[in-house]
Amino acid sequence: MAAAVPSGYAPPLPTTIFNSTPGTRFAPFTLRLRLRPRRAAAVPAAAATLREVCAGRVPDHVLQRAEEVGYVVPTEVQEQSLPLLLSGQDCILHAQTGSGKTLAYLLSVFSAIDFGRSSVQALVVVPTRELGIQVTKVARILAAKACTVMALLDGGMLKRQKSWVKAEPPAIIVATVPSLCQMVERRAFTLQSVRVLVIDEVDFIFGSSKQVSSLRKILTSYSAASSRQTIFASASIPQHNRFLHDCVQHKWTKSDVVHVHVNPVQPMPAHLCHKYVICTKKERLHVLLSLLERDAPKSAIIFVAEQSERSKKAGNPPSTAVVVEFLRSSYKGSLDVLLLEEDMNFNARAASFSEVKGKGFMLVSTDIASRGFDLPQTSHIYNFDLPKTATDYLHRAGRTGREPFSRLECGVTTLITEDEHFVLQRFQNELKFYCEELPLESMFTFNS
Ligand SMILES: Nc1ncnc2c1ncn2[C@@H]1O[C@H](COP(=O)(O)OP(=O)(O)OP(=O)(O)O)[C@@H](O)[C@H]1O
Repeated sequence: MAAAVPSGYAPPLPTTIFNSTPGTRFAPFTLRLRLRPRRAAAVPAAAATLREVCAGRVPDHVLQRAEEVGYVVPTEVQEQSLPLLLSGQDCILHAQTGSGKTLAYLLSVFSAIDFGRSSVQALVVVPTRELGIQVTKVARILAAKACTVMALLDGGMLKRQKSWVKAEPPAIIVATVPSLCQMVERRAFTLQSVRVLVIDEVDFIFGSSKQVSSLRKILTSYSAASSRQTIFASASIPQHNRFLHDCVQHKWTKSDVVHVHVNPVQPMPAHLCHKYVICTKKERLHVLLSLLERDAPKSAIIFVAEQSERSKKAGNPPSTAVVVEFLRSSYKGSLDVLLLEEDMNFNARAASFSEVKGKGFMLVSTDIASRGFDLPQTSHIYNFDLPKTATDYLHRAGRTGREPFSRLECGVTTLITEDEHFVLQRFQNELKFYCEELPLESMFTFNS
């Protein structure tokens, strides 16, 4: 990720707001952090409403739209971060999947822009086209035509996008890194007047070797940290203390950047129910089918590993295609079996993505669907292949149980070989969740 902090470097210490869990002892490095008692429930009895938290900062018409779509009471991360965000403070929003970070940063965007000006005033950078579509949708709902929100996402036509920018200059742009850089380098617009810069899923973008140098340009060359508010968001920011220092050292943010860390000791949402089945690779498809029959999910995402270069060269079909084909011929339930993966062309990706909206689906996907996807009807996640890291497990699992105030149990089931068991145990230790074994014998009673 970012460069090491040289010894002797002593930036003003950024603040961490740290919401602790009662009874937990903290490691020494956290001692300098300001601890705040955790509230007993996500919504305290006398919680302020979103309107009260945002009063005088966010335009009334935006708050009205927020209420109309059901955003009335702030979630925990919104409650903690909005007073800081709305005062213009640079922030790192670090909170569980599905905790409502998007609305928190969008309200900050709406509090900062001048609706009468026709220049790019806010920029939200996202890692995938699909997440961009979602964020654009929420921003457009809140804007209600009071300003233009433009999506510059991979797969768009550069020429067409350039003429749109001219015809209707956007106040807010939601963009993927390559599309944004292409437009800026071709001088379709400048980012000098950006007042708020948001980088969503920041650890993912920094972790991508293809995107990191462009991201650094967005942070330092296209506009200056001193003249804008910078907001980073993610459910996982590995080595966050180091990241905080890098933010200051590399001038990605101002020196008083604040780290808002909600539920630091429990990164995994508590209402997810984790299970695993040990089986051989050959048994996996049939075990998956049995699980689908017994769980009868409302909607599900089945995560499958990306095909390796070696397997591509050997001419093997990707595992995603194998799983889709198997389910289309064997699954007798009512859900549509859909496919989403990086290698699909953008039209096919768009078709799959629009089909998962609104009705029951069974989406077979690579990790492309693991970041930011907000499909609240997803009741079950299946890891057909074990994720590579605990962070990947966290983000995949976080695609379910996304209704902030619902405590309904949602399921995450992982299929592993005997040899992979210790890896799953490592994830459990790191993310502090319990995973129950489903005996293989119990799987096949449905198929006999
Ligand atoms: N105050 C609120 N009241 C009710 N629902 C909310 C509120 N804030 C957000 N939501 C809903 O909660 C869901 C999750 O929000 P969001 O997508 O912002 O989560 P996130 O923190 O960005 O998650 P991830 O880290 O997985 O991207 C969305 O469906 C959103 O509409």
